[in-house]
This record gives sequence, structure tokens and C-alpha cells, in this order.
Amino acid sequence: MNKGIFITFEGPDGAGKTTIINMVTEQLENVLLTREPGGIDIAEQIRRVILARENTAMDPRTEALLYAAARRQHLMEKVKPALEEGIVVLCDRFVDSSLAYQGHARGLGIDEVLKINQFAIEDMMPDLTIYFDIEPELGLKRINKNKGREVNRLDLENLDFHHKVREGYAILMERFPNRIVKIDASDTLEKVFEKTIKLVIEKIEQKRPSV
Ligand SMILES: Nc1ncnc2c1ncn2[C@@H]1O[C@H](COP(=O)(O)OP(=O)(O)OP(=O)(O)O)[C@@H](O)[C@H]1O
Ligand SMILES: Cc1cn([C@H]2C[C@H](O)[C@@H](COP(=O)(O)O)O2)c(=O)[nH]c1=O
Repeated sequence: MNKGIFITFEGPDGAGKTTIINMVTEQLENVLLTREPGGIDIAEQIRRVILARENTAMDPRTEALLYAAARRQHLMEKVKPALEEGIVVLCDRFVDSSLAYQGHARGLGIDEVLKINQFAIEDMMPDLTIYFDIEPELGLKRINKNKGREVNRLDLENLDFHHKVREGYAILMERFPNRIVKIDASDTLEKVFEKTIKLVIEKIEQKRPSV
């Protein structure tokens, strides 16, 4: 059994996950911050292929498989060893992104995408998933205001796609009520951070009562 704690951050584009995960990491000691797709060299290479704006010909199943391949490598090389050492791992996106984006929004089916991901992750599911819920219009507005950020192939999908992503997450909330906790990400940064750090600390204390 893993001694560590695996916490994932999920939500539509522009919800504020990266901002909040950075703030949480600064507050806690001995946590590993990582992201998907990416986090290690091979997975970052796969990320570049998936998100390159010129790759408009990418088939949805190819896309789903590439995300799953990046996930497997990242899990084996970075996340699993850290969990075995007892570290708290905070991951910006994980399997729920594939279920919401490829499974629901791309229309491949949540169960189909879950199947290929079960092959990739075996039984390594997060202990807690914090879902940052936001209207896609507001998320995209936030992204567009952030001039320094790369605009990737997924960001360029139409508004309908981003609505389906949010709908996908709503389905996942119903399906995994014990693992996924929703936070209203349209709130101020201070409030979103306050709620997030509370959930993270509660989970750490629950799994390590002596801390
Ligand atoms: N609660 C908030 N209120 C206002 N602006 C916010 C809030 N949270 C984040 N932002 C701003 O919104 C922009 C997007 O935030 P961030 O990159 O953290 O989102 P994200 O969920 O990681 O997006 P993506 O998944 O597309 O990478 C940033 O410019 C950030 O400063
Ligand atoms: C892990 C994962 C991600 N995506 C999408 C979600 C975003 O649009 C991009 C990643 O960019 P970010 O700035 O790091 O959020 O990829 C996906 O569709 N499926 C996945 O499994």
C-alpha cells in the first residue's frame, strides 16, 4: 500500500487550477507538484505533440491514447515512486480530464476512455480530486486576459466543446461522489484558495492522523 497521498486538481480550461496548486504547494512542506500531460521528459514530449496547434488532423482516439500514454509514463517515473516514499503528490489534471474531455466532450464515451486508462493506471486512483467548477465563458475570458499563456489546440475548440467538458465533469461528480469534491472557481482567488487548502489539509490529516 502507498504511504503517500495522491491529490488531483481538475476543471475546465481557465478555472484557476494551476494558480491554486502553486499557492497550495507554497504553503505545505514535502509535497511534490506535477502536471499532466507532462511532468517528466517523455510525457512533456507527448504533450507537445498533443497540444501543437498544427495537429488539427489528430483523431480523437489517437488523442485519448496519447494522453493515456503520457499518463502511464508520468505515473511510473514520478508519481508512484513519490507515493511509495510517503510524499503528498499534487497533480494538475489526471484521469478525470481524459474522461471529461475525450470521453464526454469528444464523444468517445466515458466508459470506453476509462477502459484504456485502466490499462494505463492499473489501480492508482487519486485519494482526493478537487474539481474547480466554472462557466466556460468565464474560464476562457480568464485565459484570454493572461497574455503570457500559450494558446494550445484544445483551447481553440469551440464554446460548445468547453460546455461539454463541464457537463462531463458534472457526470463524473455523480459517478465518483466519494472522491471528487467541487469548489466554485468563479469566486475570488482568496476564497478559492481558502477552501482548497482546507480540503488538502483535511485529507492529509485523515490519512496521517498523527501529523
Ligand atoms: N479566482 C480567480 N479569480 C480571477 N482570476 C483568476 C482566478 N483564478 C485564476 N485566475 C486567473 O485566471 C487565469 C487562468 O488561471 P490558471 O492558469 O490557473 O487556470 P487553469 O485552470 O490552470 O487553466 P488551464 O487548465 O487552461 O491551464 C490566470 O491569469 C489566473 O491569474
Ligand atoms: C490531462 C488531459 C488534458 N487534457 C486537455 C486539457 C487542457 O485543455 C490541455 C492541457 O493543458 P493545461 O494548460 O495543462 O490544462 O489538455 C485533455 O483533453 N485530456 C487529458 O487527459
